[in-house]
This record gives sequence, structure tokens and C-alpha cells, in this order.
Amino acid sequence: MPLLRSLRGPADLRALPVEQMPALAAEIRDTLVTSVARTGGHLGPNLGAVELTIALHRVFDSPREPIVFDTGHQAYVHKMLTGRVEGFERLRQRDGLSGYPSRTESEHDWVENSHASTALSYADGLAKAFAIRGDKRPVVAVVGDGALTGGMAWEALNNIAAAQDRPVVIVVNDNGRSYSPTIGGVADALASLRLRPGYEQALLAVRQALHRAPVVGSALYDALHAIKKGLKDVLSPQGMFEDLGLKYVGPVDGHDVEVMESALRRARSFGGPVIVHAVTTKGFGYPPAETDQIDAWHATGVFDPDSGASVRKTGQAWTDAFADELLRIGTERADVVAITAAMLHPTGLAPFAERFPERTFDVGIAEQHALTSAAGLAMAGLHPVVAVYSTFLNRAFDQLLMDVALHRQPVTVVLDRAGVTGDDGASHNGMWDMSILSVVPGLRLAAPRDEATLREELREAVEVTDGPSVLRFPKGSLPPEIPALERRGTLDVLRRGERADVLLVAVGSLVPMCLAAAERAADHGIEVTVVDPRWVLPVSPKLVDLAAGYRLVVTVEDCGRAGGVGTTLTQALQDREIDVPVRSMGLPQKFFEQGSRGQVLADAGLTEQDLARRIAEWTAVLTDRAEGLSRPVPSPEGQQQ
Ligand SMILES: Cc1ncc(C[n+]2csc(CCOP(=O)(O)OP(=O)(O)O)c2C)c(N)n1
Ligand SMILES: CC(=O)[C@@H](O)[C@H](O)COP(=O)(O)O
Ligand SMILES: [Mg+2]
Repeated sequence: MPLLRSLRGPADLRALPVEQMPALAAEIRDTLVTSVARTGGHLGPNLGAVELTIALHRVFDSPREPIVFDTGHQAYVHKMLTGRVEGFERLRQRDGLSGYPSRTESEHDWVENSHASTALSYADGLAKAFAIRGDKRPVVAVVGDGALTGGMAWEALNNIAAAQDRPVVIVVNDNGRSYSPTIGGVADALASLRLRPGYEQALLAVRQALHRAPVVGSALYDALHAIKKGLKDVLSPQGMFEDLGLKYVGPVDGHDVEVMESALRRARSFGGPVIVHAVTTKGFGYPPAETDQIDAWHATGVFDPDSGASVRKTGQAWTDAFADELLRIGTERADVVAITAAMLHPTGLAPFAERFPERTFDVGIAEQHALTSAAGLAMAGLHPVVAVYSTFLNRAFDQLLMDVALHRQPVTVVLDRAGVTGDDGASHNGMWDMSILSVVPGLRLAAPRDEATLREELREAVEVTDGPSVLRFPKGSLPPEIPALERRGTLDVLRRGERADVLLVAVGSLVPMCLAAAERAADHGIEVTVVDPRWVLPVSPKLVDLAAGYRLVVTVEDCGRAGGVGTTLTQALQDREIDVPVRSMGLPQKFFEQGSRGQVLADAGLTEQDLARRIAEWTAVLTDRAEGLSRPVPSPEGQQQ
């Protein structure tokens, strides 16, 4: 039986001789490539964490001694070694294996949030709790060099370094990259440490040489001890970590299990906070992932394992349209600058960066800094465009509220992956932005429905000069163009019902579904007018005027219902003392298990069938309450004829 599938858990792994580890690593690597080729996933990061994870589970007794993975996208090997290798057939799929650690999957998994730079804070908390209970077990955190550029990581390090008797082993998995090469002073400091010969390597080489030399017994021990002391003085570099009061072990070859084990055992023996600096290569052992476009192998779709060629071609993506329009704007306006939080390619800023390198800033995985730095750029007369995934904006809410909006600074935030993303699980769905941003005074938010409105609304956003403007669009391919019948202020009328039965306010990516549902409703004699508000914040007075003429208003959004368009429109109607009933459809405030976008939207009842049925139910209730539904279609200015 192959070695990997013979392991029931870490105890079996620890029982194997270290000489078998290269064979096990090769098997794991082969399983990663063949499996992720079928499902898609984070191949590059996991190929880089094979030996490191094997060594961790041979030195530490998970789950009793917690191993916390930062971001968690590199925990596939951890899952394989903790009894879940069979689950990779359905990686990132509904009822399959999560692409991140999952507490419901295994007691070995502690943290399932995929937002970076959190692991050290969890480790700090765990270590403090153990210390309070007089428990001396160590806590291990695996943090990437990218995640180490996030502010929380340094807040945690500041705390971890404060207690020299709390055993926290921090494994820095340093492959020099987030998606792209990691930027900034932290990256440079790691690079300078990385370039120095590793104490562990040298020690292992000396030990192997001595074992071959005619030296035995105490003479061997004395020689080794003397050499270790000498090596330590010469090779063990001083660095930023030791200045902080953290012991430092490394740099060590993160692809050599024996060396990693030695380093981890030494770190464990300290009994206090210690950094093990593992040097790895993203995509290690699979040439396509090591050579061309390493960015692309960070999170890959389905591919041919033999050639590395991507198998599934998708249509033009929302991101591409944004990238192209921003580039055009950048050629027209020298004051427009771009900011990314270590995701230049995924957020579509690469073309802008290529053309305007001096106007593009990669701040590392530091969204909070990105927003406040953008406020600074704006205060000096520029117009920053900050491109982040919707879910990652959450951590920069206060910066957007107080550093940008309070100061009425013209910053444009572009939220890619807004709405349900699905296969990256609960912490990746962009389902929070319209809820949290609806409370920001002076903020304008647009939700384009197609390429034309994306380009148009991006241009409108960068024209805003007295506060933040936000654009949100989903992951994936663009829909066909959706023309408007007419424009009223900022809103587009997309379909006109014969009677003022129902006004359907369709937001962004769900417009096609709403139009289809309106046709279904019409088949049952219910007349539905469909409008796209385009700018959902602030609520358009034209929308309020229009809504006043209908018997029922239904809002549909790919975002949490709390604080969404349904809520803000209801409040706007109340403020005008207009008593038209509003029914809002959106995502329930819950954490969705991984699945396809379609599956999660269906779970939330956001399908044309569900929407048509709900409209029929609501109108039936209203019919029971009132004498009939039909009202004359309101005149263009929204008043009754
Ligand atoms: C707050 C936050 N911003 C952005 C991301 C997107 N993201 C996922 S992994 C990753 C790069 C992580 O780099 P590193 O920590 O070095 O791990 P590696 O992939 O190199 O192993 C980024 C930016 C995220 N998960 N969380
Ligand atoms: C782990 C992480 O946050 C990202 O790598 C995430 O997987 C985004 O994937 P997409 O870019 O495919 O949406
Ligand atoms: Mg990295």
C-alpha cells in the first residue's frame, strides 16, 4: 500500500524512520498535483509546504499541541497527514473537503478563517490560556512571508515576545512571495536572513562528516559541541526577530525534513517564543508551478497535470473589464493611482502597474494600511483606486469610515469577488460590503450589471471628489450586455410592467436572474417593472418616487440582507412617509459552507424560480388585503396618472 494512504494519523507518521520521508514527500506531491488538477485549488502554496508540514507533525503532537496555519490555504498536506487524503476527490466542493482548515472536519484543525495575518494572534491567545492553566504544551503557528506583512502579525509578535516562558513556535514559511514577490522592509529583512548559510544545514553537514570521521565516544561529542558553539557564533544571524526578543532558528531548508525536524526540535527545547525561519519554494517539485507565472499557481483552476495547461477557459471576466477601463482612465488622468494589498494580478491592476509603475503601490497584505495610505494620497491631491476582494475590505472598515469618509477624501475602492464566491468557503464570500458600507456617511456605492455599466460607473466613481466611492462586482465571467429602456436620474429601467403591480429593484450581478423571474411572473398575470439602481448608495430619490407608485417593491441583492439595499430603500421610503410594502431578498446572515456560487445562491433562494414564486406569494397576499392589484402605470416622473 502506498505510504501516504497507510497513515491513519500523525502517530503513524512519527513511527516511520526519517529515511522514508523523501518517499512520503514525493507521494504527497504527486497526490497534490493529480488531485488539484481535477478540482482546482492552492497548488503552489501546498507544494511548498510538504516537507515543512511532515516535519511539524513528526515533532509536535497535534491536536494536543495546536498547529495553526495562517490563511490556511497551505494546509492540504496537514489534511493528508491527519487522515483526510481520500477527501481530496471533492476538494472545495459541496459536502466535500474544505480548501482551508475546518473545525467540523477534524480536531487537528483550529482556525478556518482564510483572512491572512491572524495565526499569531490565535497562537498568542492559546499560549496565554495554556499558561494560565499551568500547561506547558507548545503552540505552533505557520505563517507565510506574505502574511507577515499584515499588521496583526506584528501586533501579535509584540505580545508573544513579551513572555519568554510561553512556548510559541512560529514557523515562518518564507518562499519570498504572496502571489507576487513579497514587498517591503519585512520582505527585505527576511531575504537578508535567507541568504545567509543556515546554522541547521551547517550543523547537519558537520554531524554527518563527524560520523564518517574516525572519531568516537566522548571525543565525538566534544568535537560536535565545540563546532556547534563556533557555528552558532558565526552562522546564527542576528535579525529583526531577535531584536524583538524572539529566539531565531534558521534559515533552514524547508524542503529537507531532517533539517526541519532538527530545527523544530531545537525550537521546541527553548520553551519560549521562537521563530523557525524555513526557506521554501512555492510550487516546489512541479516545474510548471515553479517556473512560469508562479502567481497563477497560487490558486489554480482545473489543469492538465502533464503539461500544466489550464483546462477550463472562462469568458472575459469582470476583473478584465475593470483592468482595461482603469488603464484607459490612467492614460487620461495623471492623478489616478492604484493600490493593491499583495494581489496585483488577481484584482486586475497588473496592466495599470505595467504602464504606470510609479503610480502603482503594492502595500503587502495590509488592507488597513492601504485605505489610510490612500487617504494620505488623496489629501495630497491624487485620486487613489484601491482594489481588494470584497471580503478583505471588512478589516479596513474603520480606515474607510474614519480615515477616508470622515475626511471626505476622494478614494475609490473597487471590490472584486463581491457577493457569493462559493468554493473558498464562508470567509471568502463577499457578502458583507453593502451592509457595512451603508452606514458610512457620504459614501457612494455602485453595483454594475454588465461590462458597459462597470466601465461607466468606474468613470463616475473616479469623478467623485468629496468622499469615498465604491464599486462592487462578482467573481467570474461577464454576462451579455443588458440594455436599459430608459434612465431616470442614476437608475435604469430595464423592463416595464403593463401595470404598477411590482417594482423589482435588481442589484448588480443578479439583474439577469431578476429579468428572468419577471418573465415568469408575467406568465402568471403579474406585471413586474425591473429597475437597476446602478448607484445603490445613497438611495436615489428617483427610486423612492418610482416605488411610491407601486403596490409592492421587491429588492434583490447578492449580499447580506442586513443593511443592504432592501434596508436602505425601506428607510428612505419611511423618511418620505411612503407606505409601500417592501420585500427584500438577499443572503441570510449566516456562514455558508463551501460549494459552487450557484449552489450557495440556490441555498439562499436567489434563483429565478424562487424569486418568481415569492413575488406570486406576496402579490397574492396583497390581493387578499386590497381590492385588486392593477393600478395605472405611473407617468415618467413617477406620479400616478
Ligand atoms: C486579509 C487578506 N488579504 C488577502 C488575502 C488573499 N491571499 C490569500 S493567500 C495570499 C498570499 C499569502 O502569502 P503567504 O502568506 O506568503 O503564503 P504563501 O501562499 O506564500 O504560502 C493572499 C494575499 C487573504 N487571504 N487575506
Ligand atoms: C486564499 C485566498 O484568499 C485566495 O487565494 C483565494 O483563494 C482567492 O481565489 P480567487 O482569486 O480564485 O477568487
Ligand atoms: Mg509566501
